[in-house]
Amino acid sequence: QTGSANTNPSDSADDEYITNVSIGTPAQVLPLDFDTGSSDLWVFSSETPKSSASGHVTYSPSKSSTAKKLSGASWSITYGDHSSSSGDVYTDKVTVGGFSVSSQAVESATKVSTQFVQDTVISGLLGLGFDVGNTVKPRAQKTWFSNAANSLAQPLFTADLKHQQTGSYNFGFIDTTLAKGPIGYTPADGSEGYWGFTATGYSVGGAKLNRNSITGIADTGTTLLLLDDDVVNAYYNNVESAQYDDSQQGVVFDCSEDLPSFSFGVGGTTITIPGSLINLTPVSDGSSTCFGGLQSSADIGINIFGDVALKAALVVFDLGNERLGWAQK
Ligand SMILES: CC1CCN(C(=N)N)CC1
Ligand SMILES: CC1CCN(C(=N)N)CC1
Repeated sequence: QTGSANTNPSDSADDEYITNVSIGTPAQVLPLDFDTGSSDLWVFSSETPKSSASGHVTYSPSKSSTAKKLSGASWSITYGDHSSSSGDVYTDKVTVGGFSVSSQAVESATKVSTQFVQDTVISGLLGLGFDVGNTVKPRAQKTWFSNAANSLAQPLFTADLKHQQTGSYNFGFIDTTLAKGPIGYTPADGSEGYWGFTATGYSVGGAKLNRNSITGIADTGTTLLLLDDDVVNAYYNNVESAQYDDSQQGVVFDCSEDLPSFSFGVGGTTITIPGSLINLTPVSDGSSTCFGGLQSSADIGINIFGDVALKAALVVFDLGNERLGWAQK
């Protein structure tokens, strides 16, 4: 068995990617942010304060004949951007791209932080990280993919995120026609709950790859490519107008700049992010100053290959073989 779901950028800056998920009986369809950097499936619900839920699609377990309260269970999560949410837990049927898990832990939000209240294009997150990262207490719950894995044709999923176009999350199969190049595989480290891996080197503007390895995570839930300062500086030293903008909390440059590409080696292949994908968006509507898609990871303490990097590739998240596959597209 397999599943295939379309995913769409949330706005003109590809800030997030939105995927519709069916929960309960009859189906309640919620737009969720699929996040390989976390391991909770949580939703805005009938239990979310009305003022916070305004503008969001919500899940009502009381309207689902297959919903069951998971007695005594609670959850609480804080994300990299200091956003947070918490609540209680139900189990219900959850269908993604036509594949159903009959008893999935659906974490209902009784509290959400302002970032989520304001982010009305999503009704929650679907974590695609490793189960060790799940926050439900007293007993951690499995992710939707973990529950699905044994019934899928292959215990893997792929992410095909695109710039300002519809992409896909495929479950149980690899559609190699989505890629231009071969798939390079490298071991994945799931011990922290993320999809950790090591790139063997990098280069700017099509130069030969160096041998400075970069260890980080493949993260669909982070917008940017966040790397060490020495890598960030090596890149922006090639961008004449680049400067750090305190108010923007990042490197900005003239939108008219012709940005160099950024390449990294992984699994014996090379992934090249075209410069166009690194020109993310004007700092404000109509501004001629643009915000960089490559920024520093210094204050996070972990390198993150977020959507800016993922948009250049077809990425295989292979749980069965504990490996990540990257193919140029
Ligand atoms: C290490 C951090 C990466 C960003 N996050 C995420 N995608 N959920 C939070 C954890
Ligand atoms: C990984 C998550 C970070 C927090 N999010 C947000 N503020 N909209 C969603 C993605």
